Amino acid sequence: MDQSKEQRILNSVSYNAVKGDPESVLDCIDKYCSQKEWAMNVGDEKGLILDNVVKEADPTTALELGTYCGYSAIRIARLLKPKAHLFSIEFNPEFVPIAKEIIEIAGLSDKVTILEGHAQDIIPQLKSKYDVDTLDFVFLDHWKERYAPDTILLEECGLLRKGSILLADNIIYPGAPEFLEYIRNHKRFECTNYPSHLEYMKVEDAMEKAVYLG
Ligand SMILES: Nc1ncc2ncn(CCCCCNC(=O)c3cc(-c4ccc(F)cc4)cc(O)c3O)c2n1
Ligand SMILES: [Mg+2]
Repeated sequence: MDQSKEQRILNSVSYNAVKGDPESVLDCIDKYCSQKEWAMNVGDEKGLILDNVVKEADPTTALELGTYCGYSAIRIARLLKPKAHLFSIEFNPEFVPIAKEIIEIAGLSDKVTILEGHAQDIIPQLKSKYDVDTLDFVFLDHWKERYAPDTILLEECGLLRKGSILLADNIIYPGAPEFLEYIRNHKRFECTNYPSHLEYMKVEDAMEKAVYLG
């Protein structure tokens, strides 16, 4: 059976990246996806916005919704302080082993736990099953129509604290209109918009940061 695009991305990383060097893994994926096959990684331009928000949050416990090939998990985990940890949720069973392998090549397996399943099923288990207290940073990059309901779920599960920072990808393209409506009209969130471009394209996109006011 011929390989998937995600397997070809893993092959490229495995062959070209420097083992244990997250930057070289990121560069390899960005090169492959801008020159060979487009893929829905957050990419280098929006990746810089992600980097800056992660640095601002300096999270001890971080959550990512939508792992895909692990690109943004590597961007986040490479910036985490020694005892900090990233939980990343992915429901597609094909992507989980590929993301695990790419994160391993980056040398960040100790800092990232990939949880297989739907965010709405795993979020309610984070405290009891994964010993999470509250989340300092959340990156939303899964189904766009799940951004709002899963944000509500995070709040209902007591996973947000005063100052928790959420960052959402694809606000313009593919777009997350319900989320934008919800988060900007919810008085307990302070929002900031970061205009950018769709990964590897000249198409407009944006990220939205929302700080939970408690
Ligand atoms: N509930 C739950 N829980 C856990 C989960 N894990 C995965 N999923 C499902 C996630 C499915 C992929 C989500 N990401 C995107 O759809 C996405 C798309 C584009 C894009 C596409 C085509 C274009 F022409 C242009 C742009 C670009 C992006 O940057 C994107 O992030 C989950 N769902
Ligand atoms: Mg995205």
